[in-house]
Amino acid sequence: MPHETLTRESVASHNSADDLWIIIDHKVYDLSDFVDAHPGGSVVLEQVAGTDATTAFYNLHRHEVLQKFSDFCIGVLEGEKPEVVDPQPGDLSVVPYAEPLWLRPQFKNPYFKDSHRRLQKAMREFVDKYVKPEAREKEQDGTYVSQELIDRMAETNILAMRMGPGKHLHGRQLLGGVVQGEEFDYFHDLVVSQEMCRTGARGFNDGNMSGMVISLSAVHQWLNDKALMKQVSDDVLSGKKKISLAITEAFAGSDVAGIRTTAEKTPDGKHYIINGTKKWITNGMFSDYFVTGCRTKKGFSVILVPRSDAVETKPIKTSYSSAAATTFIEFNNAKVPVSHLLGEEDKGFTVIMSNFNHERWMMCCATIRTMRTVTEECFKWANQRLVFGKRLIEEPVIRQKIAKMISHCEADQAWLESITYQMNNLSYAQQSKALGGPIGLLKSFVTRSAHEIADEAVNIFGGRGLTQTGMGSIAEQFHRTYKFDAILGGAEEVLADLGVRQALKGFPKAML
Ligand code: HEM
Repeated sequence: MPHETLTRESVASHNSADDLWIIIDHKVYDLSDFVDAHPGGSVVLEQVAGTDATTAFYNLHRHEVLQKFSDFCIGVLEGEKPEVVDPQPGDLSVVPYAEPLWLRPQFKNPYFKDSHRRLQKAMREFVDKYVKPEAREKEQDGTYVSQELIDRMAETNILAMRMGPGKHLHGRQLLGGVVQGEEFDYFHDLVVSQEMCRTGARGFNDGNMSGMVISLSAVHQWLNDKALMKQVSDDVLSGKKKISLAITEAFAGSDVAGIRTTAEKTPDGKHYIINGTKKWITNGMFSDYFVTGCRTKKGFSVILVPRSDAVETKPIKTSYSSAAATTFIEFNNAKVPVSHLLGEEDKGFTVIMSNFNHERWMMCCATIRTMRTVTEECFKWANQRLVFGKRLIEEPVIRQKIAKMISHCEADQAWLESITYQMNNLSYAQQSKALGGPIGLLKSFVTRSAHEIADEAVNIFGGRGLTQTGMGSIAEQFHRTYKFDAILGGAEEVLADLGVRQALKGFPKAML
């Protein structure tokens, strides 16, 4: 932190490679010991030694670089005050359109109440303090979410909240009591999803227990052995055990009917013997349980398979970080008691389908929020980047691009909130019947928006949009990874088709 009051004259005399001070935003930085370590080289620093380098700095660096190297700051200038906004953990962004409408102070919203706002604030602080730093690190080195972070999410009941509203939240203190488990609704769920994904680390986000989110819900609802259900739920929500959903195979992705993993009953009828492979299983590398789709005698069934010597897991390299723990699994005569069956034998489609609405809706929450972060990055960059002697935003073509990006974010968020309202007010049975189509259409539209936004973002950032570190890193990552949202949880075209096919079921018989 600044501890001296200095003058521009005194700074000017520190202008050599050995004794190098610069001014950034009315503060003085002593870079003498950093010159040789500077990733942009020593020459550029020597060129600005002793001067005000604010414009040069912000033309090339994210503000967080300055926060990271704040120890170099030795003082402030006499009679001057810093002007650049210095965001702190938990802060809302002040950049226009960087927050959804309900979080902007000048607007009203019919859906969000005080408890949603309290939860949003607490979640943002938690994510900024504990999730973001780890996420950025793991995204780079490809290692898995730490047990320390999992324990923290378990203690605060974030793990339990991520499963959405339900009995599993009753009686729990959520993030120190900002919301009661009994009042937790789908708008709280939306808040948790949209805050969790603000890490700028797409692979890590999936690595951070997303396997649990899409599989434990099926265990809660469908595992017939209630004592086993409670034990698995307690173990997972307390962070002791990990779980993932193992449906897709090399043989079958969205076409669940084509899967080849088999579950055959032993002659005494007490066990299933499971054989086959699974591909693209998120979190599989560190999972203790696999909610596994299998072919049984007359159809498709879902069975909870614990890790054992008969279950082998290998990492799959994908275009996002290995931190997601994307896995190839082989079941080689894995023996599981029949009490591990979810729902009825041969009627596993009901189990899987009932899970899909929430999973797809959650993916929409995260994609829309990430699109907004990318739009914010572009808006900030266009506003500060100088080209041909003026700011990028002064070019009408750039403003057109930003307008398009903002419009996608606002439209998609409004549609999402409207669907969330339906989820809050329809019974589970009504939701299953009526919302599959609309959520499918929403997800397929959202990932088309993501496609547009990724495309524009890279063009706005230019070479930086192709570079994994520095100013354009968020845009680069989004462009590299947005397709995960278009494929995972149901491919874009399949979901669009589902939306229309479901609508056709309600089509009037009369010719119109
Ligand atoms: C407190 C002062 C500074 C710190 C802590 C700092 C730190 C960094 C860091 C960490 C990077 C790597 C890129 C990134 O991750 O964003 C970088 C790149 C760079 N820096 Fe600095 N820097 C400082 C001041 C300056 C100044 C004043 C200039 C120019 C006059 C400059 C020119 C550059 C250049 C040209 C690059 C390469 C940018 C690119 O590849 O796009 N730096 N700096």
